[in-house]
Amino acid sequence: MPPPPFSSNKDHVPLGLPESYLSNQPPSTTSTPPRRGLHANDLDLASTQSSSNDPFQSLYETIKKHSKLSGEQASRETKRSTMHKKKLRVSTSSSLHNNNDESDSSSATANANKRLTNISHDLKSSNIRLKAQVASLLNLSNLLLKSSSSGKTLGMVKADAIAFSSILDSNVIQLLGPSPASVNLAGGGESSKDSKGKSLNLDLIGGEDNACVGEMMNFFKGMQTVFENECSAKIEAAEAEANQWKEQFEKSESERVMLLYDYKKMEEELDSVRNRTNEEVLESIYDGRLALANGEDLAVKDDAALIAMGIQPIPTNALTTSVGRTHVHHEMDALRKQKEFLQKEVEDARAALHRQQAETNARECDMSNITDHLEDMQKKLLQSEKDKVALKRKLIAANEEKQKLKKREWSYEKSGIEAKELGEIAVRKAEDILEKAYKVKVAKRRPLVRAKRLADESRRGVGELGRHVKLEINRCLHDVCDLVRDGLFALGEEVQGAAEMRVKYRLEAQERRKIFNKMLTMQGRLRVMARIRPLEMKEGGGGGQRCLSIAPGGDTIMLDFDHNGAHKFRFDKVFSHLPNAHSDTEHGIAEQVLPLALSAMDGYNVCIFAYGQTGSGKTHTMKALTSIICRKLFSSREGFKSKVSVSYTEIYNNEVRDLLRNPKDDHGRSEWGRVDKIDHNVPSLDVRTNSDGKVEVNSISVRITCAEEVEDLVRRGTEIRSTFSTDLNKHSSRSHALLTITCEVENEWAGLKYCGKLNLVDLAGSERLSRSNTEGDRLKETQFINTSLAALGNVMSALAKDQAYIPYRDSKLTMLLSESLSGNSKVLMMTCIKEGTEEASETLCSLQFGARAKRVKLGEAKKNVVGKVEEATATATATAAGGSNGDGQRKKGRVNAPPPPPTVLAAAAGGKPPSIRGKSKSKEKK
Ligand SMILES: Nc1ncnc2c1ncn2[C@@H]1O[C@H](COP(=O)(O)OP(=O)(O)OP(=O)(O)O)[C@@H](O)[C@H]1O
Repeated sequence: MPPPPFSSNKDHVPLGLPESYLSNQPPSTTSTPPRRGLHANDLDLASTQSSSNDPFQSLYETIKKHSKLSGEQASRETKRSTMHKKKLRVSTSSSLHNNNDESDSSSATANANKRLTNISHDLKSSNIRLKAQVASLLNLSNLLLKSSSSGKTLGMVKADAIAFSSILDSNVIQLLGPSPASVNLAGGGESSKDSKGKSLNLDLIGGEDNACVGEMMNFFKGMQTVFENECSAKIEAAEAEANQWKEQFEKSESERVMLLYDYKKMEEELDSVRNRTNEEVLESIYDGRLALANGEDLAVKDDAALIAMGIQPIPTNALTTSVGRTHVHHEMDALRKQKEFLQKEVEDARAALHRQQAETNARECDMSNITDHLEDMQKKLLQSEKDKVALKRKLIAANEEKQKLKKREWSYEKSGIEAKELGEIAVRKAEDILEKAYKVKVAKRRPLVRAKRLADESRRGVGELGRHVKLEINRCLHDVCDLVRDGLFALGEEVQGAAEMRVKYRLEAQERRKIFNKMLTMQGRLRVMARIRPLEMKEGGGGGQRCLSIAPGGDTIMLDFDHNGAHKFRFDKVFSHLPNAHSDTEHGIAEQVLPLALSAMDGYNVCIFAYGQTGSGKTHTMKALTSIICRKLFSSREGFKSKVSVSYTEIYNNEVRDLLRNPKDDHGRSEWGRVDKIDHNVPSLDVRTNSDGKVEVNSISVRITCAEEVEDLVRRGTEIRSTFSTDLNKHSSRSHALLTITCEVENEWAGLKYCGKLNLVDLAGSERLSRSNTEGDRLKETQFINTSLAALGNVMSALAKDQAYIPYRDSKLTMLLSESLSGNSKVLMMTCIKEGTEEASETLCSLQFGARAKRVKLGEAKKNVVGKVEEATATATATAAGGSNGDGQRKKGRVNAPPPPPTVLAAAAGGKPPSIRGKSKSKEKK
């Protein structure tokens, strides 16, 4: 138990007041200095601590209990005081009734009552203040409880922070590895350095891949170290702050305990004062009454003090005794001192409360700061958690990148090794080549050196040689000049002789041709030749059967048709690739045909026509022959004045059409454009017989000067010729084509003008209707073709039988060929046949047709003389010819030998032949 705060020794203090009150000194500080801090035994905390481990909770409970006790005690005291007051009032009133000086006594009683009321009022107010103090202490204890719980949270947070730091440490160390890092932290503003003290820059993109990975590792390690340092620094700061606050809390706790102790002591003192005051007041009243009864005089001087204290002094007339006055005086002093003491205590308590309040506020403020700080810490921890996750992600990405880089590195290494190997091979090869090149260089240098030496030598020799050569040249030049002079004389003679020989040759050629024509004319029959077209691939070019063969001698075709022995057909010539046959080349055929064709230049009518089944090569053959004949015709014109004109017609569906017409059709195609569609609207030409009995056609006749012009016209005409694709031939001619070349020649040697006609006829092919599978227009065409060919066959038969009537007029074809077939012409039929077994029957027909034609005797062919050449020209020519023979003497060794006659020379040199009289004269004059 704590020692009593005030002494209750009544011996020293008559009214029972404590000595300190009387000496106006604070009792606690002077007599027994109060202990700072509250001990457990003082507050009976031992028992409380045993029940609860939380000191704050027990403290709170204790304060609560004491404050409750204080409240109860205060109320008890108040009740007691009230009762005491009542008693005093009763006793006072009774005593006053018994007193003679009733009015004085009543006023004293009233004063005493007043004072009591005041004391009671003070007690009430002090009670209220105590209650308020208790409430504030309760608040304080609540705050401390909160502080304690906050302290717990702080501890927890700290523990969590430490745990997190350790997890983070382990993770980061595990992920980053042990390499040191150097990195400039964002916001840190500091750049740490690696072990070598060299500042590194984080550069994950550029540089070598390995360096990047290493830098990454360094970066993460640096992050780890910095984070560790920061965390530990923050934790240490938080710990220090927590310790500080703990110390402060303990300090305030001890202060609070001390205050409680003071408060309790004060309460006790108050109680004792209250008790003593009541007793003493009663005693003083009793004594006062006694003094009054004894008639003691009271000091008047004290009245003013009493009044000043609010106590009504006892009137002098009522209390006259000095004892009474003295007592009252003492009582008043005591009361005054007590009041002062109480006032002082209250002020001290108020100041202490103020201090407490301020400290509590400060603590609250600090606590809120700590709470904020803790929240910040929590936020930072969360942020660091997020950073950790982000770092983890980055680390995973970096690992993936690392893997990729490793793979790439492997591939680079592989390709590097390959490249190295290739490079080594290339280097070896290059070395080989260089070695070879060096050898070659060395080998080549030798002949070069040798050549150089030779060149030097020859350069030296050349000088001498040049001089020799010069002399030799001069000598030679003289010799050459002599030789040339002699040679020129000899050459002149030679030229003269050559010219004479040329003239002789031409005369000889003419004579030969004359004889040939005479022979042909004498023969007077239609010549028939055959040409066998080789098998096409589709017909068995890859193994198809042939039904034809050529007998030795080359003119007889054997057809193995029906296995009843071969059919034999003899012709003038047979052209084929088959053994024994004549050369099937175009020039081989032309060689045989040309003498006949060229007789047109001598004024004969010549007709060459191709007959045969469709697709047997008629057009193919005639095209080639036309080209060769025309070239030869124009080349053999040399030495003759001639005019050549061409007409080109076709007989389509027994109608004659001009193939040299303007081919502009209704499709709007350009001139001479190819027409794939047969134009049925083309007007046919008139075929009529003139007064001489000759058949005439009003076709276009084009004057030409060279073979190329003929070829061009034929090409254009063929383009608009009626052709169509059939089952048997892709480009089957659906008409008979007649190319007529009219040659007007002035034969100056003979002095006559001749007009020969060369008809080149490409007949449409005969075909069986059953095989051609034609219908509509094609069928109609086929019928016309077959009819006209039949008419030709009839004409041939009639001619062969030498009938009186030849049915020329049965068809347009025979009408147009009538002139050629009527006995004044040389006719050649080229029978075109196929050699495949499939075509055997058609081949047989063609061969039979050819055989029939071969029997035709046309009679002697005659020249068509259309006029005479001027005599002068003929004489000149004859003179020239004769002159060459007569005056062939030349002076030997003369250069200026007389030239041969101009006509002869012109003919010999291939120049223009002598012109027709009149015109040629004028030209000669010019
Ligand atoms: N001797 C040959 N050598 C090679 N191919 C040939 C020979 N003769 C003809 N031919 C080819 O055979 C095909 C038919 O020839 P071509 O048109 O000349 O026959 P055709 O007798 O005129 O037929 P049609 O009577 O139907 O007009 C053509 O493609 C031609 O080139």
